Amino acid sequence: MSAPIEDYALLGDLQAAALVARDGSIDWLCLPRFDSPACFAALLHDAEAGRWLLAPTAGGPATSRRYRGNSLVLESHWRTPDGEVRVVDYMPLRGEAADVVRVVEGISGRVPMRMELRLRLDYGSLVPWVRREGPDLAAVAGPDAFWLHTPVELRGRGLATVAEFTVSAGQRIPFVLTHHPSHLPRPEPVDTGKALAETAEFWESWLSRCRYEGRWPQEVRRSLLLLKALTYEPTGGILAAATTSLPERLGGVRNWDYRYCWLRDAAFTLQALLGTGYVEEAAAWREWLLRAIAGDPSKLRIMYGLDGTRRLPEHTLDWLSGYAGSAPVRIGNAAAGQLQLDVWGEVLDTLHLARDSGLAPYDSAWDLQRALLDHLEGRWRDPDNGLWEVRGPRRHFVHSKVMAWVAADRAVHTVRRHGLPGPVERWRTLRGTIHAEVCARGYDAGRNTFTQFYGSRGLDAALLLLPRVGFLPWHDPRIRGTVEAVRRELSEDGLLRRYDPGSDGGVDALPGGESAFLACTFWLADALHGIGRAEEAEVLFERLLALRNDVGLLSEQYDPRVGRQLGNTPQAFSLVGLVNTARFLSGGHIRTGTAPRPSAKE
Ligand SMILES: OC[C@H]1O[C@H](O[C@H]2O[C@H](CO)[C@@H](O)[C@H](O)[C@H]2O)[C@H](O)[C@@H](O)[C@@H]1O
Repeated sequence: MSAPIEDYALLGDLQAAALVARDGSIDWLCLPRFDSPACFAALLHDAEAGRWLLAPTAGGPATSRRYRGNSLVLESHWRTPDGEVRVVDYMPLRGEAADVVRVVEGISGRVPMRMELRLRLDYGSLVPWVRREGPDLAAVAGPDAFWLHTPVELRGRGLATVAEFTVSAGQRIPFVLTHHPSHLPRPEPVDTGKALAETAEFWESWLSRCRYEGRWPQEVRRSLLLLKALTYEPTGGILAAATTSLPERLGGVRNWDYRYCWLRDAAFTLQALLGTGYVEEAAAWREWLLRAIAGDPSKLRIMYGLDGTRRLPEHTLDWLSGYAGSAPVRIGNAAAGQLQLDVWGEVLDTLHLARDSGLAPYDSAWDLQRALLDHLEGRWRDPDNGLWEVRGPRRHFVHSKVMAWVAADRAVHTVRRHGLPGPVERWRTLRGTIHAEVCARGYDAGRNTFTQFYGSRGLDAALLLLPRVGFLPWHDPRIRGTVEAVRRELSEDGLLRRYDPGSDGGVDALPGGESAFLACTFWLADALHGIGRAEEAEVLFERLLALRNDVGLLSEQYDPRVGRQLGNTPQAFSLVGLVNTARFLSGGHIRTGTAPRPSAKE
């Protein structure tokens, strides 16, 4: 039986991430990178697909958990009939190798403990060769080698390594799992005391740069830390989420791999980071972007691998039964080959915001923006797959066209404000043409709402973004009408779905449904605030905050019928939504903390 998604806490070292359940089991870990094959995949099957349990023998969930201060050092605390014990879990920042450190700390009494390490490489399909080297355990399979280092006596049982021991008050018992390429010699074992101090200090110091001063400081800080943990430090790439194939509905087939860098999701993340003072991250992402999309702008992909890899072929892993039986489990993502026109607008908007937020100009960045806009100028009239990556026929999605308008608008603004060279009159005309077409073909006057695509009956939560990007002001009656219609037609128990998969004869060509989309529900709170319904916005925001798990994680979706988080976790989209709404409702600007909104009249 799978643990609820909200049972998981995240560990990370800016190159990989682990998910730890409340019962002390690490059920998800991919090494050496976020997108490597998992060595623990119990999350998507059962213990046989690999996991690492460290908990009181009595079992059961931790009595309480928390992250230490502003860090990703996790403390799980059990109160048992024999006494109290704490397990401290963290991943030290990457040195020579990747490590996961688990330290058992006795608080009171004498608590019997149990450890079970079940390494299964290649997503649960491969049992490594295991041997003892002195007191340590070595495991090898193909390119991967692991070491388990601990003072506790280890034994083999079945195809797992186990230990049974007792921890007394004041005792500290470390377990260190180290991964390294199997052709290289064993790295030096990590010094757990020093690594703990350095890891905690790194996260604290990163967070000390946060400039958010609004009403929800703890919630915003924790979300920012989790967003930072989704950054692949060696390249500056930003992931959409740390997992693959957590289902959008229990038992459903809408299970996708999110361990890649979507330009859209990264742009949203950057907007949240820029708005809270993190300009350096924008610089690193700009470098990543310039490398990833270097070459012909017509070859822009909507997502890339962590290092800019273009092809992410989608496969199913048929030996895994899926989270709570939700199959298939997929790796790779076929959406990588789609046309999603909004991505041009999101990239250009983010580079524009970065410049306005004080990021030092960079000539080739402006050359790139011009080339992207030139290409978009010739393509914006094409139908596309839209920001929701529908797998049905391409359509003229209103949000995609509006983001093409954004691309032209930001280019005009940049020339005016920063004096950069460009055919500003041509871009102004382009902007006006797109605006007029969207208002004529994407707006249904009879229902007083913009529509999902030209001529559609369906609506789309992404329409809530129109006033945010400056396409029309909040007070425009068409915007008020759209906010009301979207809320009325797409709400599920007060939370918002992205769209109705059944409308217009099935827009996404996928079977089954999905749950409420958390990012869209944050957009609804913003929209209510924007149209002057501040109290309703705040009630909705507080409800969303209450959906976070005990350590602040939010996945992609939430099913109010079963009261559970669903979809990949932690998801950048949702965390970005939280940060931006907290800023907006605290009186900040919805787009950045620093830049004035460009005016459509410029
Ligand atoms: O709805 C079908 C699509 O679902 C996934 O896409 C969603 O996640 C992306 C990453 O967060 C996000 O950028 C996109 O807007 C979402 O719709 C999946 O990745 C797609 O393959 C799938 O077609």
